[in-house]
Formats: sequence, C-alpha cells, structure tokens
Amino acid sequence: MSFVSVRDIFQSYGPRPILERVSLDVEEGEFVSIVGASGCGKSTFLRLLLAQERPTRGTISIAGAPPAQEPDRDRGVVFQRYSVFPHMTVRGNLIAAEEFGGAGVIPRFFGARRREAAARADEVLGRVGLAHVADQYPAALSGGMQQRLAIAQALAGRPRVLLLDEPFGALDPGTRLSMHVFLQELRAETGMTVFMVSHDLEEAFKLGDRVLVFDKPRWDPIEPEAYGATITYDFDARNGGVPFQAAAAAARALHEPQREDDHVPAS
Ligand SMILES: Nc1ncnc2c1ncn2[C@@H]1O[C@H](COP(=O)(O)OP(=O)(O)OP(=O)(O)O)[C@@H](O)[C@H]1O
Repeated sequence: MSFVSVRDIFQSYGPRPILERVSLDVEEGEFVSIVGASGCGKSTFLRLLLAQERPTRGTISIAGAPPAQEPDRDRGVVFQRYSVFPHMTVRGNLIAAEEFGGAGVIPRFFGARRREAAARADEVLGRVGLAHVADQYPAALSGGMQQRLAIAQALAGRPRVLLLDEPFGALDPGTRLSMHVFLQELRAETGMTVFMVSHDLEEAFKLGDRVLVFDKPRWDPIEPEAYGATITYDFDARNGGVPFQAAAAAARALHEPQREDDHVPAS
C-alpha cells in the first residue's frame, strides 16, 4: 500500500457536495502540489488529511493507519497567515509548538525538559536560518521570517507529512523565491512528504513532483453547486510537466511488443 492512500472520498457540507470520488496514492517523500479554482475544496482536502474533518464517505490512510484525530506529530501544517504567538519569543513559539504538537497554548515544560526543548528549538531555528532572532518577538520579524517561523513550528514535531495551505501567498515575490529555495533544501534534508495548495501554477510546477488539479467533472449551469470536485489531472511535474497519465501510458507502450508493420526499414 502507498504511504498516503485516499480511496473514493466524498465530502459534503449539509446537502452540498464539495468533493466527490477523490482517490489518490502518494509515495513517502513525494511533493504534491494542489491547484484549482477558488472554493473547489482544496483546503477541505487538506483538512481531511489532517483528520480535522471526517469524510462523508471513503477512507484515508497515512503510513497504513487512518490519520489520528487528536493533534499528532506525524503531520505539520502551515497556513497562508499563520498565527504565531505574539507574546512569546521566536524560541518560545517553537517550544510551545513542541509541547502541544503545534496547537500550543501555555508552555508546560520546566527544568531539564525545558532546556532540552530549548536546545531542540535552537537546532530547528538554525535549520531555518532564524537562530539570530531566537530571543526576539514575532512582531520584529519580516513576513518571510514569520512564515519561516511558522514552518519551523510545523517542523518542531518532526512530522512525516507537511501540509501547506498557500504558505507563500502573502509574501512579496523576492521573499517568495527565497522561501522556495528554503523549502527545497528542507525537503531534501528531511525527506518529508509534502502537500501544498497554491494558486500559483508556476510555483506548483516548480516545487511539486506532481501537480493535482481539483475541478468539477460535472457542471450544472442551473445549479452550480449540485456537484463536487475531484482530481481531474495528475501531472508529473518531474518530467517537464508531461501529464502523469500520458507518461504512464507511454511507459506501458514501451513495454508492449512491437508489431511487425510498425517497423520502418532503413532505405
Ligand atoms: N465547515 C464548513 N461548512 C460549510 N461549508 C464549508 C465549510 N468549509 C468549507 N466550506 C465550503 O466548501 C467549499 C470549499 O471550501 P475550501 O476552503 O475547501 O475551498 P478551496 O478550494 O480551498 O478555496 P480557496 O482556493 O478559495 O481557498 C467552499 O464553498 C466553502 O464555502
């Protein structure tokens, strides 16, 4: 079984279908970008992976088990505007994230445990290039630095899966580019499996191994909300953007026996 397995998911809010027949297999270490029209259910899909919601129908498994419902260290999450705790220092934010698996409230570690947590926080801050501001408060950081802190918080529990919902949407183009480099390095270093929702196609193809497009395969102009969205394309972004299905079909064709009349004799 694949590392992340999504089987025939349906999700409705009341009578309104949002997602329908979503199935997906993702190997450990893959970077999956998710794009699609506003409101088509991309964030809903991430919430299902996070087990913040249960699907109306269908099953999800991560590493062979359903995603845990309580906050859990296997999955880290970063939203477009992450609320870091303004009253805590950068280091304090990371310690809180470790104590509460990312859902932090008030630090609980004391004595030796706190010192150990502080040492781990400093290691993560070093990795994301924020060691020099460990004692400062978030208000003193730039947008890119705050977003790096948010990613560092998600990483504090050493998650196997990182879920990013438009993580760079609020950043200026220059900061965005440096965050791309940062995320690529981090990924190479940790081998994490990443799901990233983005509205920027270029970013989706640049960072992703695969680019999933969520869209409505059925559309009723009289009743636009009658049907939900599903994965309509699964592009292999590793291969210069050749659609995943086309690449799979080409691979199959290569293994099929050649017919006699396919052979063109050299003149
Ligand atoms: N808890 C909820 N109850 C009812 N409707 C909801 C709930 N959460 C989301 N929705 C609706 O489900 C639809 C899909 O929302 P979702 O946030 O998943 O879309 P999205 O593709 O991430 O959109 P965007 O790109 O604009 O962020 C939206 O129409 C939204 O209003």
